[in-house]
Parts: sequence; structure tokens; C-alpha cells
Amino acid sequence: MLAQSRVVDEALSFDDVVVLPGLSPVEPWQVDLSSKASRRVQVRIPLLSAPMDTVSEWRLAAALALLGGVGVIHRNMPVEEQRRHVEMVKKHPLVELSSAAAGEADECCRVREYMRSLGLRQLPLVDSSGAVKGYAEFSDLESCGCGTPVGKLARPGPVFEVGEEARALEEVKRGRRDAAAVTLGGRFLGTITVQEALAVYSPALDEEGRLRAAAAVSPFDARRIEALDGLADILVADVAHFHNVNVLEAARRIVKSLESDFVAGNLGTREGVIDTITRLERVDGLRMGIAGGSICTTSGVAGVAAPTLFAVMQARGALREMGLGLEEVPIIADGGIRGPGDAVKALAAGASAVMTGYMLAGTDEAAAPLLRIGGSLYKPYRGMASRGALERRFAADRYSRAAKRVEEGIEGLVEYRGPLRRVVLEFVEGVRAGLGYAGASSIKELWAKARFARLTSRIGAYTGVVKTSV
Ligand SMILES: NC(=O)c1ccc[n+]([C@@H]2O[C@H](COP(=O)([O-])OP(=O)(O)OC[C@H]3O[C@@H](n4cnc5c(N)ncnc54)[C@H](O)[C@@H]3O)[C@@H](O)[C@H]2O)c1
Repeated sequence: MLAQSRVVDEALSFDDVVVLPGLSPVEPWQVDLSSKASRRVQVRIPLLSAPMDTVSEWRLAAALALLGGVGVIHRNMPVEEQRRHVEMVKKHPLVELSSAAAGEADECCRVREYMRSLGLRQLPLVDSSGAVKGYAEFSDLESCGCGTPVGKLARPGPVFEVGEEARALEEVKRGRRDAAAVTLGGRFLGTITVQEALAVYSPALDEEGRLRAAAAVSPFDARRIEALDGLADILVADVAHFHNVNVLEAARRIVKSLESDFVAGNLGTREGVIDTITRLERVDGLRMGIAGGSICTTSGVAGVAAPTLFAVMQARGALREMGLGLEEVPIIADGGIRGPGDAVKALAAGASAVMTGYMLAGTDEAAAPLLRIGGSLYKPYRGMASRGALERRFAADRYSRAAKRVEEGIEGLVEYRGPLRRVVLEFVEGVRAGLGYAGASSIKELWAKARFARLTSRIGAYTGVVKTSV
């Protein structure tokens, strides 16, 4: 009887519920996915990368912001390095660049092959210092003999500095060139190609027209917070248990003077949210979910968890009790998002955006190296409380201190998934389809309309049919 009375709630996770279909006012492609990552930070798509050292460094953060989301740079590195990563995103060109270009000493057949694969008539050539030497013309390479240094055939052409992408795009779009080189301080950054010029971009931009970037911090790390404040759009608290009086007190001391938005987390319960908002002068967002991640072992090690869907529902209830709107303190659903279906459930429950490491870890842009094992390609992926990640933290940051003597994460591999763009487009189309089924033309409408039903058994894709399509 006592045990029974101590069960205070039912912690639903993604597999326990479905969102019910509803009368749809729009077609899926018309669904607007713009949202907020925090009180003042708008995003075009409701997707944030988790601050994990196998996932979120500047390359991924820049690529994600170009597609409309926000990357949260991890804190497993010295303060100055994390600041540089945020700066790299802020200085990044506003178009996606093909990072490869022919070197001056390369042989013509390799360059020709590369140009053929991209369908290019021209390609910038760079020297070993990263300076652009000119452009190779495909027509010249067709007749050259193999072994000819391509640099010899280079013709001059315009070079665009970061900030001049609009002009470079215009050149390429109007067909004056097939490719344009973009440099940063004279050093080659990448090439804008015809494909890139024609693609539709909706980057997430700050007030000055630079890409959005967020950074993970510990509320105890005043030096890191000071170094990143005002540069990163959002400072995202990165502790496993924000609902700790010491963490709350440390956060209380720092939030007052912050220029950047501050997202508190991780939190899992209504009480955690109420205590956080009551004690802190400013909370610009809530990072909800404890122990839901695919690499997280907290629930096994400690017996404690707040599944992400449940945690979002708890936050929504707490905000309602406090008379706060979902747009005033946006909720970020963090942990265990396996794909767009889980994201739709999190959004329907009241989240403004989802945060994921797992979905992005296998992409080209993720921070970990690509590995070939037995003919298949993988990328390492690990929890931030795994042994390897903690060792790196303590080596890189002498101010870091261990609060626990136990690991709460594993180190593993995920399958290689190609460019981030592919994964994000799949995500966006899935979420759009979900909102379409639910009868919502925007996330705000989904909050108002969505209805959940409990599942009594598993549905779909469970017939024993073997998939042959790829
Ligand atoms: N989202 C999750 O479910 C989850 C779970 C475990 C770890 N992590 C991640 O792993 C990394 C390390 O996390 P961390 O918070 O253990 O590291 P940390 O050493 O940075 O801890 C920060 C502070 O959080 C508080 N805290 C953490 N765990 C606590 C507990 N069990 N009981 C009471 N207070 C506690 C303590 O005040 C501690 O000093 C972070 O990046 C974190 O986000 C995430």
C-alpha cells in the first residue's frame, strides 16, 4: 500500500503514445516549421544539435544553421577553443560551400573527374597556403595530358570574401560562372557551385545577419560563461541535474547580467521547472529530459529518469500553472529522439524544438572521424558522461570537477549517414507530414490541436516483411 501510494505519476515515453490524425487545413509541404530555440532566438526548423563531443563542433553547427536549425557547441574543450568554434560559425558564409577544390600540383585527370562529378565547367584552384590561384576550365582539361599540373592551365577569375556571398551567388546564378571561390582573410574556404546557388536556403540568422550559434556551459564555470556571453546566441546549461540547489544558486548568480539567452537544463519534472523559474531572475528556455538518450545509462546506473516526452509534458503543465506561455519560455525536448516521428510527439506535447545527438552523429559534418570497419562506414558516438568523454573533459578543462564517481554513458558507433543536409531534409519532411496528419499548419497550431492516444500494442512495420528498397 505504501509502495503504491509513492507512485506519483506515469512517465510516458515516445513509444507509449501516438498523435491522432485530425482535419488538415494544409498540404504537408505548406506546413510552417519556424519556431523558437529560446525566448529571443527564432529558428526556421525546430532542430538543435546536442552539445556532444562526437557531434557538435563548428562544422556541424554552421551546416545546421544554414539549414535553419541551431548547433550547440559542446564544452569538452578549453574555453578559448570553444569560443573559436562559435566564432567560426558566426564568420561562416551564408551559403553551403563545397569544401573540396583542386590543388595547383594535382594531376589534371583527378581534377577533371571531380568537375565531371559536380557537372562543373570551372573550378577554383588553390595553392598550399590556401590562396586562390585561378580557375581550371573543364574544356582545357579535356585535351590536356595526364600529369600536367592543373595550375598551369588556371585562368584568373573573381574571388569572393566572406560577406560577399550574395554577389558570388548572383554571378553563378546568372550563368557567368559555374563556380565561385569564397575566402576568409585570403584563405580559401570553399566553392559555391551551380547546385548550391539554385538550392533554397533558409538559414537561421541573428540580427546582424550572421548564422545562429549556441554554446554549452556549466553554471559553475563563470570564466567560460563570460567568454561566450554575447557571442553565442544562447548559453545552454549542460548539467545532468539542474534541479540541484547548488546548480540553481550558481545559475542564479550568473543569469542576471547575461547578454545571450540562457536555457536551463536538464530538468525532468514540474517541480524542477517551477523551482528554476522561481529562483532565477531569467530563464529563456528549458532543456527537458533526463536519461532518455540512446547512449545514456543513467536510468540503469542510478534508477532515475524523466523520459523526454513526460518531461516536456511536465514543463508545459508547470508553465501553465505559472501563467507563462510556451513562447515565453520555449521547451527543448532533449534525449531519445530517434527520428521525425518522435520529434512530432515532442512538439505536440508542447516542445518548441527538439535536441538530438544520435540523429546527427553519423553525418559528414559531425565532429567524430569516419571509420571503415569490415567494409562498412561508421562514426563514433558517445555519451558526455561516458568514460572517454569525461577523461577528455578533465584533461581539457582544469576547472572541471567530478561530482560523481560513476559513468553514466556508453561509447559506441553509429552508421555513416552522409551529408547533414540529407538527414535534415528527411527530418523536415517527416515532421511536416506529422503536422499534416495532425491537422496543424504550424507548431503553434499543433500545440493547440494535438491529441494523444495511449497505445495498447505496437503498430506498423511489424509484419516480418523484409525491406528491399533503400
Ligand atoms: N540529459 C541527461 O539525461 C544526462 C544524464 C547524465 C549526463 N548527462 C551529460 O553528461 C555530462 C556530465 O553531466 P554531469 O551533470 O554529471 O556533470 P557535471 O560534473 O558537470 O555535474 C554538474 C553538477 O550537476 C549536479 N549533479 C549532477 N548529477 C547529480 C546527481 N546525480 N545528484 C545531484 N546533483 C547532481 C552537481 O551539482 C554537479 O556538480 C553533461 O554534459 C550532461 O549534460 C546528461
